[in-house]
Amino acid sequence: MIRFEDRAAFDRALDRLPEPDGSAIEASAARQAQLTKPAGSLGRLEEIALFMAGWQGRERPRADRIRAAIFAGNHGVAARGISAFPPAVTTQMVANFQAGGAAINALAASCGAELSIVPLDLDRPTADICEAPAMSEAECLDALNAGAAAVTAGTDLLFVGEMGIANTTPAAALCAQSFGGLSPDWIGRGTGVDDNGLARKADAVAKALALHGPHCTSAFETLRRLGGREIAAMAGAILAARHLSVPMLLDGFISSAAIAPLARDNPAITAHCLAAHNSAETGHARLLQALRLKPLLQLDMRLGEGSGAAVAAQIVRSALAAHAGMATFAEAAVAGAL
Ligand SMILES: O=C(O)c1ccc[n+]([C@@H]2O[C@H](COP(=O)([O-])O)[C@@H](O)[C@H]2O)c1
Ligand SMILES: Cc1cc2nc[nH]c2cc1C
Repeated sequence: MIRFEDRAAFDRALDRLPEPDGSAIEASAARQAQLTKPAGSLGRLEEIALFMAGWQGRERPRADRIRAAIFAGNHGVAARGISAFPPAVTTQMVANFQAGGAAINALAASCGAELSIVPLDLDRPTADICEAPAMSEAECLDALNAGAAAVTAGTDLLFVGEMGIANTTPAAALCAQSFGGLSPDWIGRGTGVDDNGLARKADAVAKALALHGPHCTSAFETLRRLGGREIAAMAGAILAARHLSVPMLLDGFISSAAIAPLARDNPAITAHCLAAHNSAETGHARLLQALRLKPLLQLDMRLGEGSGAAVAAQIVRSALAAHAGMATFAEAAVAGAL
């Protein structure tokens, strides 16, 4: 298991990112070239198979052990009237996840993912990012380590998701801080906030950036000041997964925003990640471009909680089923290309 002892250990882990297994990719590509189909005809399914081969270190990658971790946190900035729902919904939805009644329960079961729910200090919201850093150094480290602890070596595919009323606001602040652009570029309606709520959100992001921007000199500090516990936990899980060579699916706007500060410091952080979908939340398309990720799906989803990743996991399963199960030209006695 990966654990970040202190902020410097996190910085080091981000600085020294392992690469995929090149020989497994080569072997997998050689097999792919022999399968009974015109070269390239399975499109992105072929890329996915090689991506999975590299991170799993196997010619025929598997999707037998899919794990999902959903992190939940509460946000001080919610008091500014920036969400269509009250903050109590975070805890209520965690109970719903635990009882099996949420979308992610149904979708994780459907793709064969083992689901873990990780509530993070829900009775203690982060500080309002317009007034103070969201978390202390110790709180941020705890959240990063809660994320890292959710990653198990040998997992074939991992996805992370989140639940946190108001978290599209810190997510927008993380994007603007990491990649620039005006705050309206990154601000959307989240759970369905009205025009007045949207204006309050733009104001909150602008205030947070003015207060913290000059101090955001590292990924850790940016997460600590502008993020939230569930956001830092996703960042910790993504970095830990990289060090355990576990391939990942990113879900929506908030889970993608969690690695924005990491990508600013080391753009290679996204190499073990597939973007599951392009969320309907404003800013997600721009964010995926900045992360240099091409979403697998565009379904106008904007739920969060890992839902888009669970649907995309079915695509990964299909890619691997074709790659592992198809006959070669020689096996099937089919003539190859002229
Ligand atoms: O995943 C997304 O792209 C997404 C887009 C909009 C909203 N959400 C979810 O809605 C909540 C945040 O929305 P809000 O309006 O409260 O900031 C949080 O629980 C997220 O899981 C998620
Ligand atoms: C009901 C509800 C479910 C959610 N799941 C993720 N974010 C959410 C936000 C709300 C409001």
